[in-house]
Amino acid sequence: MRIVILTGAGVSAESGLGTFRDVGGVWDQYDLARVATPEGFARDRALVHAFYNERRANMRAARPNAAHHALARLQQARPGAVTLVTQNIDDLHLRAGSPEVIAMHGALDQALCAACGHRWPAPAVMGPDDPCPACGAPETRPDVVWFGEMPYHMERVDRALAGADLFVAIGTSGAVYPAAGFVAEAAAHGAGTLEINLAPSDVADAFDRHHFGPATQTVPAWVA
Ligand SMILES: CC(C)NC(=O)[C@H](Cc1c[nH]c2ccccc12)NC(=O)[C@H](CCCC/N=C(/NCCC(=O)O)S[C@H]1O[C@H](COP(=O)(O)OP(=O)(O)OC[C@H]2O[C@@H](n3cnc4c(N)ncnc43)[C@H](O)[C@@H]2O)[C@@H](O)[C@H]1O)NC(=O)OCc1ccccc1
Repeated sequence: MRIVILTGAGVSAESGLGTFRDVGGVWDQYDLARVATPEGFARDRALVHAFYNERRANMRAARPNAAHHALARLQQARPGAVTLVTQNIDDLHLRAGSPEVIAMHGALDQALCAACGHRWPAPAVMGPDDPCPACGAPETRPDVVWFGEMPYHMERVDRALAGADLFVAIGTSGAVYPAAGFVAEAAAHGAGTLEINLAPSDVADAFDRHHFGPATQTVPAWVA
């Protein structure tokens, strides 16, 4: 049984990392266009760095929860049969022991030079004039995928979806593409589909089965 799992912010909510669209979520506090687009970065780098510096500090203070640990156990129990794709830019899946995580929207703990493409571990606090350690250009940005940018590893994800027997989405609202389209892509290749979420997502109707409830309860119960 080849399983593809897609996770979103809901899997890290009980680790204290806010989701995006829930009441009081990230997009309630920040204007998406100003902090999570290339245009917003070009207009005000200091604002964008401050936004990601705060999220990086929250990530480092957070710990993986029972949902992250259950998914790591599942991957370890079935080597090579479980592909874990996350929209999250936190490192909680890896810290829970997941052997491999496809971070399609990048990683908070990674820095990227917009001039030469060099990547290096992100310092706790990044600033608009930080020079790239490779080319020296002051073009340092967080290594995350902003709206309007191409997500990472899409070929690998498409290959995994084409070969999946089961597609499972956990803790995601289905509001952002191309991730929200994965369920239809997997179903089109004959995979079974399961949504595990606090409440029905925007694409709930596309799934065969649903388990509703907090991820720290529903995910270990599903893995067991
Ligand atoms: C707003 C939306 C309409 N816009 C888009 O989708 C856009 C444009 C677009 C493209 N195609 C389209 C088609 C139609 C319409 C629009 C588009 N997409 C893009 O720009 C993407 C790039 C999008 C990536 C942007 N970067 C993020 N994150 C990184 C940065 C950062 O984090 O700052 S997106 C960000 O929001 C997304 C949604 O968040 P979720 O994780 O789902 O979180 P949310 O808060 O929304 O929901 C939480 C859920 O958890 C549940 N929950 C809460 N607590 C719990 C709990 N305790 N337990 C269980 N569940 C829980 C809740 O009920 C809820 O359902 C995630 O992907 C997340 O990474 N790039 C692109 O398309 O490039 C070209 C292309 C084209 C074709 C093929 C390839 C490329």
